[in-house]
Order: sequence, then structure tokens, then C-alpha cells
Amino acid sequence: MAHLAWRLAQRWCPSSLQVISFPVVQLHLNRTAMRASQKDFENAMNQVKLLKKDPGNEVKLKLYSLYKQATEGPCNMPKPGVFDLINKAKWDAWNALGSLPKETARQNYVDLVSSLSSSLESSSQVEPGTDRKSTGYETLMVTSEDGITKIMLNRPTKKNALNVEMYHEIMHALKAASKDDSAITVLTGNGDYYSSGNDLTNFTDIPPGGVEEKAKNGAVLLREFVGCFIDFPKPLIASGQCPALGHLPSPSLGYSIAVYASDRATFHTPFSHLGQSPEGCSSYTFPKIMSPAKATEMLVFGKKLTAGEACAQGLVTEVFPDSTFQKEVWTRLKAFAKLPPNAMRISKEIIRNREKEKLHAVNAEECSVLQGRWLSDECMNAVVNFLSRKSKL
Ligand SMILES: CCCCCCCCCC/C=C/CC(=O)SCCNC(=O)CCNC(=O)[C@H](O)C(C)(C)COP(=O)(O)OP(=O)(O)OC[C@H]1O[C@@H](n2cnc3c(N)ncnc32)[C@H](O)[C@@H]1OP(=O)(O)O
Repeated sequence: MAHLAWRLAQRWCPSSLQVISFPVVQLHLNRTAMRASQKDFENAMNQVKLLKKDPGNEVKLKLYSLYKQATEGPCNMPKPGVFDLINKAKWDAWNALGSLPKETARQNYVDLVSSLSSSLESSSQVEPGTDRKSTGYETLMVTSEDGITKIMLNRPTKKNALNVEMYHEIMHALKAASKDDSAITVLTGNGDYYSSGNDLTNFTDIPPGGVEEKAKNGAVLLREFVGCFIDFPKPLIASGQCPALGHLPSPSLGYSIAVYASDRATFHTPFSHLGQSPEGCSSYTFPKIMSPAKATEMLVFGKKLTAGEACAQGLVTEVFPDSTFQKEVWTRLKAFAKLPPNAMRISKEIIRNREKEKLHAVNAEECSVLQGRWLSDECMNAVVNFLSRKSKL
């Protein structure tokens, strides 16, 4: 629960002239400091994500409450029930700020983060330069520069497994990128995995309606998620330097207009190993892009492809040496981003539009089949085996 509260608190924030105790430091916040700008506030939100050490629940609740006060003003949400422990603690912390002005809350948030950063050391885990314009996501780093919006999956310690929050944040980031002034969008991963697919702990949080309700909600979420890729209007590029496993590769490979991979990357869709079935429209796009026989090896038998093999099969646009990958790919992307954006958009539209209806229908069918698969013994056993550390891919 502490971990969950921390993750929740990472996008939020603390209060004013007060001394907050937690195991590592005593924070003395100065209310008379200069007013923090929106940019200072955004920088502080990014800093929170880079903290190496957990500052403790008390501070996390402060961060949460100040963030909410700074962005939404005084708490006017209904009070959560007594058994909803995390949400109740958050509500109490926010409500305790009363009518504290938004600007003061913003300043206090910035002050608190600054104290935390100097006391708790920042992590150097993320790629350099990725904190330039991240926008308060918890599982992503989103930056926008030189006409390129970069959406980077940012759960490196979990190999960028997609938890429910990440599904929502990716959808949000794609929708925002479709409307921003960038010309192209790049999807990539931080750490040594592009992604390890669906976070298998997504299967553990069973709602009152039982596993059937869980599976139904999962199918709705997945359909919406893949739908966002199908409808994404701008050129989308997947850039992967390392292994891509399972879930995300399918939609991002099938719908990207370009896929760049380093010679260290691999592509693996182990649906059968997990008692599941193809998703992300891969049952339709892969046999078209590759050949039906090669797609069967990949989608039915879970054969892992090297970047070179994936390129030979047409799944990957080009493979670069690992040592020069970033430089070569970003030089190319920056050149693409200078092309007339409307022309690129329209060209993508004309390539993809006649397939759109079909893709949505395939997506719906795949999600419905998966909903049944998630209730099968085969799937449940595979998830239990992973979670009990009996298996890895
Ligand atoms: C009813 C459910 C509704 C859900 C909502 C919708 C879902 C839509 C699903 C659509 C279908 C998708 C299909 C797929 O995605 S299939 C792919 C699933 N992925 C896997 O099976 C990968 C499992 N992971 C591994 O095999 C290995 O971790 C690895 C990726 C090969 C890496 O091994 P390595 O030894 O290097 O590293 P660790 O195993 O120690 O991993 C580090 C920590 O990361 C955690 N981890 C990694 N991957 C996942 C994952 N997919 N889910 C959850 N957790 C993951 C791992 O447990 C370690 O955590 P720890 O440090 O806390 O132990």
C-alpha cells in the first residue's frame, strides 16, 4: 500500500509554512519565497519523479494535497468511505488545506520538492534531456522539441510493463500529441526493455464483480487503447533500442509508419505462452506485413525475432548499430519533423483510412476473444506462474 500511495503521490504535491517530519530530513518551508511560475511547478513535478528514495507517506500526502490545491483549488470532492484507505488519506490531506490560494500551494509544492531533491539525491536513471517538458505523467516522460513529441514509457524497473495507469496515460499522451503543434510523434521506452507487455499484476486486483467483471473491463480498456493507435492522425514512429515483448509491440508495430530498431532489439509476442491470443490487430496486420506462415510462427508459436529478422519480414523499417542508434535515429527524425506537417498528415490518412474500419472491427473481435481467454485456466496458470516467480519469458 505504501508503494501504491507513493506512485499516486508522484504526480501530486505539499503545504506551506510548516515543518514536516519524515525519516530522512526535516523540511523547513518558507512561505515568503518568491512566487513559483507554472514552469517552476512543472519542473518540480518532474523532479519528484527523479527522487531516488521514497520520502515517506506523510510527505507524499503533502505533495499530493498541494498538487491538487495548486491545480484544482480547494477540495470539493465527496469524502471517500472509511474502507477506501488510500483515497481517504488523500482526501483528508487535500481537504486540510482549506482555502489556501492556488499560487501559494504551487509555491509550497516547489519549495517542498526543492528541499526533497537536495536532501534525497536525484536519480540518473532516465535518458538525458527527457525532463525538458514532461507533463506530470506518472508512468511516462513526454517531451516536445524540434517538432517532435516523444512519448517515453518510464517504468524501467518493471521493464516498462503496462499497468492500468500507463494504458490511460498513453491514451492521454496520444490524444494530446494529436493536437499539439509537433509534426511527428515518437514512442520509445526508458531502460533495458522497450516494454515487457501487459503488467501481469493487472490480473490481481479483482473487483467486487469477480474475474468476469475484471475481464470485461480489461477488454473495454484494451479496445479503447488500441483504438487510439488506429485513429492517431500524425506520423507515429516506434524507436526501440532493446527488447520489445508482448503487448505494445503489436499496436505500435502495426500502426507506426516507421519502426526503428537497434541491432540489440528483439520482438516477441508470446500470446500462447500466456494462454492468450493476438491483440493490437496483430492477427490482421502481421500476416499482411509479413507472410501468413511467418506471422503464425510469431503469433501462435511465440517465436522471438531479432531486429534483423523483423526487418527482413517488413515489421521493422531499418536497423541501426546499437552504438550509434540514438544519434542516427534522432538525426533522421529531426529531418522528418521539418517536412510540411499537413502534407504528412494527409499522406498518412490516405494510406491508413481505407483500413480504419477493418482495423476497428478486428480490434473489437480480438478483445472479445481475449476476454474469454483471460478467464481460462491456461491464462490464469501462466499468470500465477509468473507472479509466483516460477516462470519468465
Ligand atoms: C483481466 C486483465 C485486464 C488487464 C487490462 C488490459 C490488458 C490488456 C492485455 C493485452 C494483452 C497483452 C499480451 C501481452 O502483453 S503478453 C506479454 C506479457 N509479458 C510477460 O509475460 C513478461 C513477463 N516478464 C518477464 O518474463 C521478465 O520479467 C522479463 C521481461 C523477461 C525480464 O526479465 P529480467 O530477469 O531481466 O527482469 P525481472 O524479471 O527481474 O523484471 C524486473 C521487475 O519487473 C517486473 N516485471 C517485468 N515484466 C513484467 C510484467 N509484464 N508484468 C509485471 N511485472 C513485470 C518483474 O516482476 C520484476 O519485478 P520485481 O523487481 O518487483 O521482482
